[in-house]
Amino acid sequence: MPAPVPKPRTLYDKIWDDHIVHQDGEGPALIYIDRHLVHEVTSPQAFEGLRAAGRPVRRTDCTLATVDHNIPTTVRKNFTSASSFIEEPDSRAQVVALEDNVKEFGVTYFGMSDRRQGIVHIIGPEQGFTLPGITCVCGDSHTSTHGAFGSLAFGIGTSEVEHVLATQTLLQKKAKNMRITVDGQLLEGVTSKDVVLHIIGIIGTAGGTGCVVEYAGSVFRGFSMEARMSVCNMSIEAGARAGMVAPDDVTFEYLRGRPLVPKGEAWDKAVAYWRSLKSDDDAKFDIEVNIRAEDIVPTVTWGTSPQDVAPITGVVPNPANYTDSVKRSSVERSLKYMALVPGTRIEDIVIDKVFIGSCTNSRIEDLRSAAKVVLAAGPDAKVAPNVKYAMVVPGSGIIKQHAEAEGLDVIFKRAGFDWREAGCSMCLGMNPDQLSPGERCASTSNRNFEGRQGAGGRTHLLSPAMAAAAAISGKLTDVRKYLGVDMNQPSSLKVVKADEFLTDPVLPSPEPASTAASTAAAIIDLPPAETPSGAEKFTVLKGIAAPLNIENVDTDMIIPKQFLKTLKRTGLANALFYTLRKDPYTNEDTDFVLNREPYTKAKILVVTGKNFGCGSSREHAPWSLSDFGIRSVIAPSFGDIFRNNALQNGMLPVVLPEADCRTLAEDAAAGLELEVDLERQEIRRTNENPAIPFEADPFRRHCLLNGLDDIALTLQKESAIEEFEQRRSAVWPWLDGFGYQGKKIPVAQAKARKLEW
Ligand SMILES: CC(C)[C@H](C(=O)O)[C@@H](O)C(=O)O
Ligand code: SF4
Repeated sequence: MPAPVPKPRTLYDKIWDDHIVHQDGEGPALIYIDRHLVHEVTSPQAFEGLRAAGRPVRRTDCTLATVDHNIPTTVRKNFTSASSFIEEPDSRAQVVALEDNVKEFGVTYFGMSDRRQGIVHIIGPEQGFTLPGITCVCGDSHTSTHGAFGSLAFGIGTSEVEHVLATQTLLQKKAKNMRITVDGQLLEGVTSKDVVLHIIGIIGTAGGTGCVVEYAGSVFRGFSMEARMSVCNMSIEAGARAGMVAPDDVTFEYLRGRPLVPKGEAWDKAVAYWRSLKSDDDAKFDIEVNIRAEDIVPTVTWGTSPQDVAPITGVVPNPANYTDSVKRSSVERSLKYMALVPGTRIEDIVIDKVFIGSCTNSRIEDLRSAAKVVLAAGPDAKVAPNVKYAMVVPGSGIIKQHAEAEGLDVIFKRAGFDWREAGCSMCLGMNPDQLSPGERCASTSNRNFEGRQGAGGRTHLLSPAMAAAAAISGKLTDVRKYLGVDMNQPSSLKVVKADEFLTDPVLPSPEPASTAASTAAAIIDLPPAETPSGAEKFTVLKGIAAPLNIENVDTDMIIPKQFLKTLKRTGLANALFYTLRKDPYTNEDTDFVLNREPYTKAKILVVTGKNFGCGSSREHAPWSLSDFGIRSVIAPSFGDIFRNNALQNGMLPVVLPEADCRTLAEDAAAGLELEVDLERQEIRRTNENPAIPFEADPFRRHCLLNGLDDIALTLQKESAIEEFEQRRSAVWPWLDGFGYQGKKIPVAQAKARKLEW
């Protein structure tokens, strides 16, 4: 018999296949995790879980921790300890908790006095911790950044952080393959940030839901590693689980010689393997998007979702041009929040603050490109008088040092920018760097959600070069004017209406699961119901349902940053939808649905807009819903990480077609109760109308009905994990963690150990 012809595979397929530890039938796969990055916000409850169960961190050699979100970015000259330096008590408690945890569990840590400290997604690549072909996770949605190296990198919630710390694996369902190809020649003055904003404008914030995106085409090939990282970073803003670029010589040159990359013979072996990591020529992608490089101009956002983009040459869109009512009301809502009038030229939007930083744009090339614009504006160029404050926050201590060696800090300071220490800073303002209500900011970060940079603050996303141009001119400005670009080149100055960019996503929505629950047990080896359980069971839920007519409800909206500073999973009921329930200017209760009777007692949320729970990986979102009393959310679609996090907490996200959501929302608006029955997979209505059936993933349904806990299930596969680890050490020896001295660091089993990196 002829040997079976191997199926052509995508890059994602190859990495996925190489990491399967165990899989039963069509159920989720247990995949091995090569690299785990940890920060202070999403880890305290995970370490607490380990401590309570008496479990060690399985692979301290593959785990790296730092502090970034909470820390002040003020001068650290007098720094002696985090506990004396950080003034805000909750931020201090979270940083100190991480410091205690890494000591107790023996995890390598870059603290505030270490120049290697920085934003978690900056330091992984900088140290060579991130490598091609690996699986990489972090309790942070922008873990997608690391996909720039040709790795499968994605954000997870705190329960999954605990799962990885304990088992070095995750239970995952394979995503779809999507390829975004950008071919052609970028116009002068157009950067990787413009490219990714343009992509999100086209496919929408839900365009990549359920997918891993591979970026292909001459534009990404021609990009540096830093530019590729900026693109992959924002994959999550397009709804994708992960984004990746196949590794090539650019990748290998970037990695060569970094502290944690393999050396000598191991390097050669690794590069030979890495060269095989590309999609086969005839590999099939579920979704393909093709974009012409020449169509992209410097791009900014005007609204409160990263898909609300416009070319800098454009105007603010008019809601009246939208026929779809949910879409129209979301544009109206955005414009009201952003205090913008339809038809206003984007270049006429005056700003109050500028933020250059974040895991999207705080690398050395970003700082150079911003400094170049400042220099190009003339030797005496200064931040415009109407700009109250402009700050530059390097992504890591090493980048800061590098920039200072090049004199970039002097350029910025001379022009009136503040030059800060590394951290997340005003990207989300968990530290004191925040906008005040009503302030408008030109920001190189990745999210323009309501209240993201401070309650009532207004964010316009753009590239570092565009941010520098905005700082100097005091309003959003076409950077090409400073760069001496010939504005007569084709399409440079063409006025494009933002509406042209506001197409509905061009992609088909993810297909609903086709497997009926009744047949599930036959094809999936489901765990027995008597498996140790730790989670709350979900069978039938009856109660008041609250209607919510908003699309793209992001997790910043569900629970804003100030409530992420907790060390617990509970006490978050009042934090739920805080900025919608409290007026940011007066702090009075608003008339938001959950403030009104009978919805203060809601157990179910019915959302008519798609993409509920998009954005950040904060598990605090389901925790706060659950604390409020809501254990099921019904919506046309969900952000991937939110859906996982909800399931990890015994909650049920139900996907229904938009029309059904609208019907149920009408019942909810009439104050009628609903009954969500997971066993029968239907939603019963308390009027005379028929029940509405829904699909549920068979494995997850089984776990919810029986209150099964993922970690307990995975620990039953200990021998499969051990076998995988042995094979991994033999085939990919460079994946076992090596220290700075080139020593192999032994795997921590029962006892925590101190590492000497
Ligand atoms: C704190 C963390 C959970 C969050 C994320 O997952 O993205 C943060 O980094 C953000 O950018 O909102
Ligand atoms: S998006 Fe902002 S807050 Fe989140 S990790 Fe990146 S810099 Fe930090």
